[in-house]
Amino acid sequence: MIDAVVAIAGLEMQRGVGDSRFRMFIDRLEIEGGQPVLLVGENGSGKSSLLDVIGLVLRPKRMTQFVYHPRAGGDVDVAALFQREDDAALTNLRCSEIGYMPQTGGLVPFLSVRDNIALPSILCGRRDPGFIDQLCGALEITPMHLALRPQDLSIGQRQRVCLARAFAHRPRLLLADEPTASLDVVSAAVVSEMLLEAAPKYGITPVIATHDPRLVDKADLRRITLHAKAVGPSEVECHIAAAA
Ligand SMILES: Nc1ncnc2c1ncn2[C@@H]1O[C@H](COP(=O)(O)OP(=O)(O)OP(=O)(O)O)[C@@H](O)[C@H]1O
Repeated sequence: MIDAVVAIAGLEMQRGVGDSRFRMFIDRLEIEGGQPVLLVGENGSGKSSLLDVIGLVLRPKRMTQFVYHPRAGGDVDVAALFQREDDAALTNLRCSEIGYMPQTGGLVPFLSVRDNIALPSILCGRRDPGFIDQLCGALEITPMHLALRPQDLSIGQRQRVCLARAFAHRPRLLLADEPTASLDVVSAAVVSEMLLEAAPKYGITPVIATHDPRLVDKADLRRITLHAKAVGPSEVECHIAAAA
């Protein structure tokens, strides 16, 4: 039996308005716990959009099934939460089960790097300074970096801070959007390894949107390949048939 973290069926989402639209249709998608998943596909094929759907950032237009299975047990009917616009429950689920490393930005400019990393774990009541120290050591985020504001770091340093923040509350699912895009070769190797070891080491299942050959070329990883096609002068669609 598949130990699914999230199961989606019959979902449609849309970005853009009027004539200029991107639409994604998910027939069936299950993310199995403990197995890293790669999202691959050309620019604009919908990888970030799919992460936003799984990460409860984008509200789908319709869905027949959208269920989360939290680590503590029980099912959370996300479709029902969206239907009754239960933002508090959606926020709780996002905070406790999901770590999100966006492609750009996302750090709070008026908090120190240390407080940025700690914030999600404080919000969901899983404060663990020892674990944060361990993450910072692995990602070479130094005590000097921790005292600075995000805007005082380089883009690559910020990207490592975003990854530490996404890990710090030990979410069940870690969504990483181009996690190695701004990193030098050594840092990219460290980050890739951390993500691939997240499941066996910490019980965190990573879903990674990437073009990085270091990850894409790994034959043994589960991958979902996205294809987008134009269906009108300014309308693009992506269909995900059955990915489990
Ligand atoms: N905020 C937005 N509003 C409207 N349309 C958007 C928005 N973000 C992305 N899109 C559109 O959605 C489509 C999918 O974009 P998305 O960023 O999900 O693709 P991607 O595969 O992650 O691309 P890349 O590899 O370049 O990061 C594109 O056609 C894009 O123009």
